[in-house]
Amino acid sequence: MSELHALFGGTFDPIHFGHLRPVEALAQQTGLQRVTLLPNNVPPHRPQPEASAAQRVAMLRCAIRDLPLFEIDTRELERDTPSWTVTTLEAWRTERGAEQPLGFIIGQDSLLSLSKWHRWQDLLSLCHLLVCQRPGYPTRFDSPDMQRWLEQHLAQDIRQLHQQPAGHIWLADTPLYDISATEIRRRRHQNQPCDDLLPAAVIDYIDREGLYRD
Ligand SMILES: Nc1ncnc2c1ncn2[C@@H]1O[C@H](COP(=O)(O)OP(=O)(O)OP(=O)(O)O)[C@@H](O)[C@H]1O
Ligand SMILES: O=C(O)c1ccc[n+]([C@@H]2O[C@H](COP(=O)([O-])O)[C@@H](O)[C@H]2O)c1
Repeated sequence: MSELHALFGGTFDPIHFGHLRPVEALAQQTGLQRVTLLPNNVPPHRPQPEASAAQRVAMLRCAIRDLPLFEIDTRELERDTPSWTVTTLEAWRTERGAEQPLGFIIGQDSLLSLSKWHRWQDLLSLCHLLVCQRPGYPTRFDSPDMQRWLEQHLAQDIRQLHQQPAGHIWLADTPLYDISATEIRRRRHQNQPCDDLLPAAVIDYIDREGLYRD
């Protein structure tokens, strides 16, 4: 069986340390060698991004310049339909086969809203869900049905992520970063610094492009 690979989808408007650092810790814990950043084009369930798709990809490139763990896949930017994760995962499986162990990385906030995702019940037949902690979000579902579903699928052992292609949920013990892209955009619009929230190379790009200014 081939090596565990993971996709990390997001709007990344812009990418920040709350994306990068927990995922680096997750990779260390689970033995993940490669993470593919998957910027979305038409994000489901949220307003359109402020930066263009090309700008969001350029910011990803700046962010990962010195981080060999990461690569970028722009397939969701090539469709102008909503970026349903289940559709992207199906396309990935068509290309790479059903056997490769595949993770889809999300933060705790995304896990809690999973029951609103398009065909969410099909996700675990296509991937494992690798969940990073995020401060400010409960660790349990409100819904007893969702909590039961979570507990039924929790991986007992990291080896399950490597030995099976899909089907498990891994709640990673990742460092907490109280950072959101919303807060970065807000600070920029108010001319406040955000040096501690995202890589310097991304800030330089944002400055050059005049992004997130009124
Ligand atoms: N600080 C964080 N800690 C852990 N996970 C995070 C953090 N920020 C974002 N994520 C996760 O990264 C993925 C992509 O997030 P996204 O690009 O929407 O960033 P965001 O900061 O939440 O953006 P926004 O504030 O615009 O909603 C989601 O699965 C989200 O849960
Ligand atoms: O497929 C869905 O219905 C769905 C609903 C919400 C979010 N997602 C995906 O989850 C990832 C994080 O989304 P976001 O909006 O927090 O940036 C990104 O890859 C989205 O395309 C997917």
